[in-house]
Amino acid sequence: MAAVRVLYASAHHSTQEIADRIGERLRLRGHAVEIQALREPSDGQWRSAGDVLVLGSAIHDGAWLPAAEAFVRNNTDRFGSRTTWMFSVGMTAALPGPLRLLAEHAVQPRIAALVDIVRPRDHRRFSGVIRRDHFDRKGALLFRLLGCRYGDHRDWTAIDAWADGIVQELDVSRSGEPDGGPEGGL
Ligand SMILES: Cc1cc2nc3c(=O)[nH]c(=O)nc-3n(C[C@H](O)[C@H](O)[C@H](O)COP(=O)(O)O)c2cc1C
Repeated sequence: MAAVRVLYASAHHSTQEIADRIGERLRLRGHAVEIQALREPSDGQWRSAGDVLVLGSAIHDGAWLPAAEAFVRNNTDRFGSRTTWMFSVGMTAALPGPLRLLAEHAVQPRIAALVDIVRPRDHRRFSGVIRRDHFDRKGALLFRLLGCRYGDHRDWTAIDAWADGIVQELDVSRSGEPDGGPEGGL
C-alpha cells in the first residue's frame, strides 16, 4: 500500500471532482489516499515522509492556478526524490475540430516549466466543465467567436484509465521490492 496525496487547484469544481475520482480509484485499489485542495499559495505543506503525489490544476490563461503553481515553485528541489503524476484540466474538448487538434498539441510554456521542475511519471491533460458564468463578458465573447461549446467535457473513461495506470505503476514498483514494498513508502 502506498501513501498517496492528491493535491489540486480548482476554480469551478471540475478539477476537484476529477481529483476526487482519481483519489477514490486509488483508494479502491488499497492505497491510503489523502485529497487536499490548494487554495492559497501557502497551501500544501511538503511532507518529508515518502508520499506519492498526484498534482493537478485547472488551466486559466495558459497557466496553472496560482496556488498550484506556487506549490511547485516553493518545492522545486524536492520533487527529484518523489514519485509524482501531474494532470491539467482545460477546455480542449470545447473547441471546434481544427482548433482542438492545434490545442491538443500546443505547448503551454508556463505549464511546461512546471513539468520540467517536477519531472513526473506522466503529465496528462483532461478537459473539464465550462459554463457561460465562468467568464466575464470579454471572455464569453471570445469563446463564442472561436465557436466553442459550453458543457461538461470530462471523459471519465480516460480519467479512470489514467488512474488505473498509476495503480499499475505503483504495483510494479512495489513488486520489485524484497518485501513487496519499500520502507517508508515510495
Ligand atoms: C478565465 C478562464 C480562463 C481559462 N483559460 C483556459 C486556458 O488557457 N486553456 C484551457 O485549456 N482552458 C482554459 N479555461 C477552461 C478551464 O480550464 C476549464 O473550464 C476547467 O474545467 C476549469 O476547471 P475548474 O472547474 O476546476 O475550475 C479557462 C477558463 C476560465 C474561466
